[in-house]
Amino acid sequence: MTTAATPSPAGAPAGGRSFAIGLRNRFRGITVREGMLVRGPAGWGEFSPFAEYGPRESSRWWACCVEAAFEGWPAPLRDRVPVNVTVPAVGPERAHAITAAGGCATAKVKVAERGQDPAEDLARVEAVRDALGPSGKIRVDANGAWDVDTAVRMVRALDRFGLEYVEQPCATLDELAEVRRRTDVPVAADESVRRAEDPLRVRAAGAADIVVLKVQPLGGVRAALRVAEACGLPVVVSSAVETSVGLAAGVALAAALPELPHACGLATMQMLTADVTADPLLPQDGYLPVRAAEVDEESLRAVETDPSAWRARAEAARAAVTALPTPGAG
Ligand SMILES: O=C(O)CCC(=O)C1=CC=C[C@@H](O)[C@@H]1C(=O)O
Ligand SMILES: [Mg+2]
Repeated sequence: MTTAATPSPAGAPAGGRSFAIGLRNRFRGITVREGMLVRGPAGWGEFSPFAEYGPRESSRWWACCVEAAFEGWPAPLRDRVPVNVTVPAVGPERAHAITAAGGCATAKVKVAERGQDPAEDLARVEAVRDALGPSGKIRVDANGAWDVDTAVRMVRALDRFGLEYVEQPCATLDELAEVRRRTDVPVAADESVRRAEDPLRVRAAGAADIVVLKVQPLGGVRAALRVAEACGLPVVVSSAVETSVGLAAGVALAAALPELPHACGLATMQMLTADVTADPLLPQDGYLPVRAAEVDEESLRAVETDPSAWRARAEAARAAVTALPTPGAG
């Protein structure tokens, strides 16, 4: 546990404690979620960049962890945030069960999974509509996997079940803009928004109606608020499939945004097989409470790993923090 008393990233990696937690379903190609937790004067912070991220990209994730542990978050404007249930690229029966168990009025459904065919997407979304009922909202997320023609065809086909929006149907801004012109379903940008300057490019390119913001990749709650303000498009806050400690930072962002017109993708605790707190951030009646998460020693020990590799990653990320441009600037 770190005892540093100043809001500085210096020295914090030395006290970080790492974890590895299994996922209930394969997600984004991974079956285990790993990361590190840091305790500072303001509370616990999570540092969990995905394995492929190098020090420069991870430096924002580190800044988010430092904000949580050493600075704390801006005052919330609401005491709970609406969330969607997240449905991985599973078969229709499992999709139905996940949606029904989620207890949310909005579902986000993964589509365009490699190795699956369009009929599987249609069956999954149909099952989710059945489980949600007619008043529920369905968004689909293709993670940039479609080309423009496939996206237009699939969005029209899936819209038979009623879509709130399609998230990252294609990889590039030009492609997103074309899909947006050729369909009536709103487009959200997710992978196109990884750096602070990206939302402005998304908007300038006419590539999206909505931006998905994740608090760790953007460098923390304050940095993400500046990005949201500079961009001006409606925001959906999503998780990076963190423990309750990391999710609390996303909830803090959602709670501090002036407008929150859509449900957030923060109900992802159910995707993990364990948590590091005794009181996980799970939705109640489709909402997450706005609060921090306190690590429970016994829960953490059950999933704890040797921290040396994570401390080294954090140290490399910390060293790269100074190279960051100011979010929202320019
Ligand atoms: O938005 C949600 O419902 C949950 C978060 C989520 O889907 C994601 C989190 C992390 C990595 C991504 O592949 C994925 C996404 O694409 O939005
Ligand atoms: Mg996405």
